[in-house]
Amino acid sequence: MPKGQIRKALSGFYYVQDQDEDRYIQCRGRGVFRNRQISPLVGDFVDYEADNDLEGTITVVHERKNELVRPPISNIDQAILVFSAKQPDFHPLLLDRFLTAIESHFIKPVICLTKMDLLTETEKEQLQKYREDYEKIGYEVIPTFKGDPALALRLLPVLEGKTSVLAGQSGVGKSTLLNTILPSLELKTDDISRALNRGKHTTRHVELIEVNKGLLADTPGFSSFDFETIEKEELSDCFPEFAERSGNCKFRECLHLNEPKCAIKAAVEANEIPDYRYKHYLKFLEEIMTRKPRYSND
Ligand SMILES: Nc1nc2c(ncn2[C@@H]2O[C@H](COP(=O)(O)OP(=O)(O)OP(=O)(O)O)[C@@H](O)[C@H]2O)c(=O)[nH]1
Ligand SMILES: [Zn+2]
Repeated sequence: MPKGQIRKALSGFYYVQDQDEDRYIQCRGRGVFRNRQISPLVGDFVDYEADNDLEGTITVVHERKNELVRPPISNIDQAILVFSAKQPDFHPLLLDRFLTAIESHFIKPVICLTKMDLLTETEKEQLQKYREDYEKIGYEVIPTFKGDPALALRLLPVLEGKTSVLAGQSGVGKSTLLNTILPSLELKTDDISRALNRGKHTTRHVELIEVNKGLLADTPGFSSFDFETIEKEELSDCFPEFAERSGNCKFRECLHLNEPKCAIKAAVEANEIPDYRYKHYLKFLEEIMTRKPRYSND
């Protein structure tokens, strides 16, 4: 049975890139998927039956590593999280929200700080402090600006061989960032217009486009979200510097609130964990603990 990956979904068809051969097949999902409520997603690794060189039917959807609702895509390795230094101002609380949501899907975040050209020297120093904090946690931080000649050099190796999605608020410079590295991306012209336009006037669809031996989703994700799928016990796993220390808390189920001998609170007091990261953790924990219960049909 030939194998491949769904790269595009449009009007009930799935476009499968064969794993071994250079062929791109338009497939229908098998009727049985509808009955079992399995909906194939862009990013899925599948088995398919080819009717001919152009058309076929998906027969098996292989287990997903992860999946996103927005954009509807599976098996994502990393999210390039775009935040502007200014206009809109850098917003650590929002950054931590994005990071938490991304981490909860087992996706690796990479932080891009755009519009660095708009900062005064003093503001640059303030932002540098944040940059150091996030780098200390283990995140890669890439500061950049419109037309930055060094961006491609930094970003292309990050994209190489990975499946990535761009994320970030409106107006932070996601299109500009792609534009800056476009010549190096060697995208096909229609891919370019799609990646930059995001089909505001055309039918919305999601597509994975080939970039530097990797794949990039042409629709940005995570633009708004909540913590609907995170349980309170899981939250500290979304903060890597908490996760690596929580084994030292006295209680295994420690939520790092008021429990005695909490390794996280000790690290905050010793300035090993920035105060604001702990505050944001507490804020998210509160949101999770006070959210309305979800009702499901099963
Ligand atoms: N000064 C400066 N302006 C920038 C930079 N990057 C983007 N801009 C400007 O910021 C505005 C928004 O940039 P976009 O690239 O459209 O932002 P986006 O994230 O794609 O926005 P959406 O399409 O709404 O999601 C535009 O006017 C850009 O020219 C930068 O590095 N420096
Ligand atoms: Zn604790």
